[in-house]
Amino acid sequence: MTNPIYLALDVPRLEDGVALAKKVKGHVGGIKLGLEFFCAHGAHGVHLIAQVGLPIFLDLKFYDIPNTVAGAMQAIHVLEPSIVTVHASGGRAMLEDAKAAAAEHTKVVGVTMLTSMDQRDLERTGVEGSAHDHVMRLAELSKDAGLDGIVCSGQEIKSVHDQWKDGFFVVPGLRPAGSAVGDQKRVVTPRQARDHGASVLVIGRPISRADDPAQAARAIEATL
Ligand SMILES: O=c1ccn([C@@H]2O[C@H](COP(=O)(O)O)[C@@H](O)[C@H]2O)c(=O)[nH]1
Repeated sequence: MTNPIYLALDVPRLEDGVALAKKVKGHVGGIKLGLEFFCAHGAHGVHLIAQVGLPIFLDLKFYDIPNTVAGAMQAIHVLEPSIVTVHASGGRAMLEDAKAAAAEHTKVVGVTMLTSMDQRDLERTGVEGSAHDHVMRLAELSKDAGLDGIVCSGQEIKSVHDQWKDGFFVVPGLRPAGSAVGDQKRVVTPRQARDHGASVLVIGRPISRADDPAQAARAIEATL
């Protein structure tokens, strides 16, 4: 079995990011670089992390008009990401154009509802109905638009997987039993997410803030 864990490398200093990626190499399946990393270190930083030799997941959560998103997607071909995120709520045309503009080997996944949000947060954005139904709607839209899969929490993954058998599902908001939840609200354990159909398990602080990140990654993998 390939290691499904992608380490979220949310660290401000590039040297620390490279050191951390080297430490966990061999204990995770890939590295996820998000907004914090990309805004601070750009394409140069991505190239440096890629040199460590793990697949790169660019979690840039594109959300704009179709033409702009397609241009951004083309601009990152050179970074050769294995996975890229777009916001599923950007609409069908945006999702279709994002997928059409992506490199052939890059999986494009739609972010449905951030794992840091709960039902009340969703209501405050003006969306009626349950978080579950909202995620299911955006999963269907992503599938119809030709995306490879979605990002959702472990609380919805089973229903999504039941409806989209060959989809590619990225699950963040994961916490090993007993670890600090922080700003995440819809949380499950890595094992629960895996059992319910997650393809990729995104894990950040429980590994990056551990005294021994490689050991923390190994311990999580052992639970899967
Ligand atoms: O809904 C989402 C989408 C993306 N993320 C990202 O995943 C990691 C999670 O980090 P932890 O430290 O394990 O909480 C982080 O980079 C987020 O930007 C998410 O959490 N939820």
